Amino acid sequence: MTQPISKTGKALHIKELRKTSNTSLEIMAHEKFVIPENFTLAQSLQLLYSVVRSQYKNLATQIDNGEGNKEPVIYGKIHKNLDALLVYVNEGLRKIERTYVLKKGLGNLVVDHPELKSVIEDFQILGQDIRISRRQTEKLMTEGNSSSSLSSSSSVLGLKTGNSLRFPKLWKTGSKKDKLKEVDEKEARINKQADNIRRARKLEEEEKLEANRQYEKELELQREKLIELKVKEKVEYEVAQKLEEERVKRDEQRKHREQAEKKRISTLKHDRKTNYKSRASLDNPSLKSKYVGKIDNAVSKRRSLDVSRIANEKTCTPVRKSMEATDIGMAAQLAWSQYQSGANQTKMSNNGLPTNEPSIRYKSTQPLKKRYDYKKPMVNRPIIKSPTFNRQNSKPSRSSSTNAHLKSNKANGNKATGKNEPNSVPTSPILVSETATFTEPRPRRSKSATPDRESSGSLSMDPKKEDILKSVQGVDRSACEQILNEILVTDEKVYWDDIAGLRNAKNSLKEAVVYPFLRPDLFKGLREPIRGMLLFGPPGTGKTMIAKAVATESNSTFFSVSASSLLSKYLGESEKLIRALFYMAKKLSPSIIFIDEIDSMLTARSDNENESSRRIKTELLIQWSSLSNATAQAEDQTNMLDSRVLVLGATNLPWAIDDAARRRFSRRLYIPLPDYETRLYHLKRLMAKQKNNLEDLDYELITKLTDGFSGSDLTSLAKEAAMEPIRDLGDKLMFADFDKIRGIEIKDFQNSLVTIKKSVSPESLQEYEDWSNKFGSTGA
Ligand SMILES: Nc1ncnc2c1ncn2[C@@H]1O[C@H](COP(=O)(O)OP(=O)(O)OP(=O)(O)O)[C@@H](O)[C@H]1O
Repeated sequence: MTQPISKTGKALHIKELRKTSNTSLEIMAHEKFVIPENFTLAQSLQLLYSVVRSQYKNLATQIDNGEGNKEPVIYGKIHKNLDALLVYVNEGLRKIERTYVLKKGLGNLVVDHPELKSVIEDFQILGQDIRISRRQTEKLMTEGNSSSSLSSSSSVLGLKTGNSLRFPKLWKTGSKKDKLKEVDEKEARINKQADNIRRARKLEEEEKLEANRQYEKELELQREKLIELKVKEKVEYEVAQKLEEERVKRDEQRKHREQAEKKRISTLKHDRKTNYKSRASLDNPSLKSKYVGKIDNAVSKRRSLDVSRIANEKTCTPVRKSMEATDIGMAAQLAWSQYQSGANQTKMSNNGLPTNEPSIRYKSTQPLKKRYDYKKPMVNRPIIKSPTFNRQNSKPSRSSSTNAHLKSNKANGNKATGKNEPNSVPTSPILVSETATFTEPRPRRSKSATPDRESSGSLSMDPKKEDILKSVQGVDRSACEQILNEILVTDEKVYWDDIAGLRNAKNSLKEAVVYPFLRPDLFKGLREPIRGMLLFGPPGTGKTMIAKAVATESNSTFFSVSASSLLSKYLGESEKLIRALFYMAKKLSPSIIFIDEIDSMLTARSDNENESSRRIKTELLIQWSSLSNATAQAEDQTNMLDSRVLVLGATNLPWAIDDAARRRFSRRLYIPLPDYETRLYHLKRLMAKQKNNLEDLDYELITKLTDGFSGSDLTSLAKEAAMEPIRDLGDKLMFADFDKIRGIEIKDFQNSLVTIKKSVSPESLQEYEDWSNKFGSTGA
């Protein structure tokens, strides 16, 4: 391979060649194309093309710049240089043909080397450009000279100069001087080819541009789609997030609703309980005013509950389901009061005057709500009445009339309890008649219950009592009179709520006494009320209290007897009294015979027992049995009502009771020591009306410290603690202002715990437990 050679014969590098191309055009005419060493065919062609193209561009610029100048000499030079450029190309191509041994020549190069097609086409286009420029210079020279020397195309081409350049086939055009026409035709053909190439290239470029545009368009579309997708995704994500937030919100709302609903239900339950408690406390003047407001609310709530109960009766709503013994108790009491008011109306016959028949007179109580369809039973009961005793005062109406009315009742009730005002004492829960005349208060019940001769005397003044006594048959009349004086008359009313704990015992008594006495029509046959109930347990646990509560709550005639009141030193007297007791109980039924310390009357019979006590026991058992017989024989309702008598016994020594007596107590309820909750409740009740600085924690501490204490032990402890603030005053006590006495504190209880101890030993407790397991059931 030869190096490009400069004018001086030195080899030139490509850069230099490029430099050369910018130098004088005349130099170009003498130079020859040199193929650099190691150049490939394509590289050599590229090099030649770039050199020629650069030279041509210079010349073309000179033509453009010289236009308008019309200097024929300049155009002649340019024309000459263009010719030299053609010769240079021609020579260069021939050299390449030789160097790379292209036997078929450059014309067929594309066939063997299709990759070189583009370069070949470049040469063809460049050749055409040079030729066009040559013609242009010829034309310009003619215009400038007007000489004929340039008229022939051969002279224009400069071929006349003997410059016999031999072009390869491609460049042959214009190489024959004498065949100008042919040359022109050939040139035209070649030009046509070049035009085709140009068009093809243009087309190709346009296609490429179009393809590019399409490609970019597609790219744009894809980009847009991508953006759209991303936006969609974002929107979907946001929507999902919102949905999730809403779901969480809904969940929270649902939870809140559920909690509110639970709260509402528990409030309703609580209100209902309060309602019942309040109703019960209506009878207690001292508590009445405290609960009046609550009662009204509770009553109205209760009524709304009842409406829902009635509406859902068939589906048995939770209201109905959750009816407890308290509910039934209330219903029973209600029925009783309705029955009583009905009785009153019956007694006020057509002319509005009271009849001569023994009548039942109660203040007509407005029923809270008629919940049971109860038919008034026919009752023919002898009545005892104190003219000064006003039942309206002692037992206020349960109707929700007015608070003022309740308050006035309470005031009256309080007054009535004053010991100095015997005439206004609201005495017995038993029924009274309007015609009774005695002015003395009813004899008060005491545990000793010795007959009050004075009252007995005054009772004898009562014509109704006279009537009762006159109608007495088969029993001793004076014994009956004595028994009448044993009727429980107590101004100390005890209500179920006053008794801490002992739920079972309360419910059992309601079941055994209260409901059967108030709804005898329901308690028949197998449901026949029991005839005997025994309350047993350690002392001071509330047995007597329960009996008192029964007396207060049951509207029954209450006989409270003890061994001492029945046992007489006179022979046969005791038996008479027992017979009279049961006789009167039946006559004034429904009634309860409460025998405290019953073990002393019904100890197990033995051979060495004295005769009189044996006979007393036997009489008692016989009379007791007669109660069941009376019920069994009761053919009509009147008889059945008259047989509603319960013997309620209380004892600390259940094991001492005779077997036969034990059998007659169908229910034997163990009244145990109070548990933690009961003690806490009891303490709080005791402290409720006392000025104190005790907090919940203090109550809990005291309750823990009093494990094993009975109810009465606790009461004693509280009393002792209550004394401490008074003791602190010392001699100042006489002048101390009541309001300035300090409240009871925890230290007072701690001090009293030193002196007040539990009264029941663990060993005796065990005995009760054992006996209860054997014969009883727990009342706690
Ligand atoms: N469960 C209780 N709730 C409230 N107070 C109670 C309770 N148990 C006992 N007490 C208190 O103890 C005192 C004595 O109660 P109560 O006379 O009823 O006991 P008891 O079991 O009958 O005793 P005893 O067997 O010695 O006759 C009551 O006046 C009362 O203050």
